[in-house]
Amino acid sequence: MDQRNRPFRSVLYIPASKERALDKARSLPVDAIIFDLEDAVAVEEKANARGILAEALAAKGYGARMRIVRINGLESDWGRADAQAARDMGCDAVLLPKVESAAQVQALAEIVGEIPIWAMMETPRGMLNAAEIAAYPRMAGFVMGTNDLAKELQTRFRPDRQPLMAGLGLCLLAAKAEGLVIVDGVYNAFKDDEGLRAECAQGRDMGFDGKTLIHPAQVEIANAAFAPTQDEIDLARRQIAAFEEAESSGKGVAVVDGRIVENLHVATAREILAKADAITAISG
Ligand SMILES: CC(C)(COP(=O)(O)OP(=O)(O)OC[C@H]1O[C@@H](n2cnc3c(N)ncnc32)[C@H](O)[C@@H]1OP(=O)(O)O)[C@@H](O)C(=O)NCCC(=O)NCCSC(=O)C[C@H](O)C(=O)O
Ligand SMILES: [Mg+2]
Repeated sequence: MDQRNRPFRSVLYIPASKERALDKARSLPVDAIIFDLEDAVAVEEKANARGILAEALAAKGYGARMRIVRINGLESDWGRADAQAARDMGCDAVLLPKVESAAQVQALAEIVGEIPIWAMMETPRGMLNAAEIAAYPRMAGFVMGTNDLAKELQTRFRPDRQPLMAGLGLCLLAAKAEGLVIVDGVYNAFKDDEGLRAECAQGRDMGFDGKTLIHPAQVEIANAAFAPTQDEIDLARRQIAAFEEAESSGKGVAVVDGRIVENLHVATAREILAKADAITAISG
């Protein structure tokens, strides 16, 4: 499926070493999966995890869910072997952690060939170089690594995420400028539904396409938060109809619910309807 026609509401990390979780994901209503060879896999399990993941992907069963493999950094003991293995696994994208420059992405591109590349954005230098990383021709998506970013910035956790806002904003600007997908960081307290709901709402308001998740219990909340609501769908339809009627009488502006509707609002309305259709398609 073309990435532009996919929803990315829920993007679930699965440690590649956990066979039970790899199997469970085949039945979870997630839009994308990040099969993790990096931080979720213990050092002594790294090589084994690669084999387990290759077998799980060969066995198929992930349906329309986008399959993204997160490798270890290329400078690590495992990164190059991970990249070579990912190239042959039948995944939809390879995710490089702690990206700080376009040159690092180029080094990965030389190993994985035509497979689309995604970048973990999670260091101060990565934030500062977000524009050049996003502009790399093979770059397809950004994933915010808010745990690593908080560590590097030495911030304290705040529910409003104020200390992370500069970095999140820089990455959003860079991703949107290049038409990339961008998904928000994880919410660590996976039993705190209210906290997750609030952080998803904030991420949706900021313009993220979805949220990365660490536990199946988080999926439903993210799917709801990043999908257009029925009110948004109804409004989009009414805006398009009103604008088309205005245009047919030679006007460039319509009014719906006391607000103006111009070309740009119609473009947004069409995007909302396209996203709703994409969600219906993947759910079916
Ligand atoms: C957080 C967990 C360690 C909790 O695991 P566990 O105690 O086993 O949870 P449950 O008993 O509640 O699990 C219930 C069932 O769900 C399956 N499960 C659990 N997690 C997942 C998952 N992520 N994907 C698929 N399935 C999952 C269990 O197998 C149980 O199944 P069953 O027995 O059949 O009922 C655990 O959830 C976990 O390991 N989560 C992933 C952690 C992870 O990937 N971390 C790394 C990514 S976060 C990160 O690095 C972000 C970034 O880089 C940054 O810097 O911010
Ligand atoms: Mg990280």
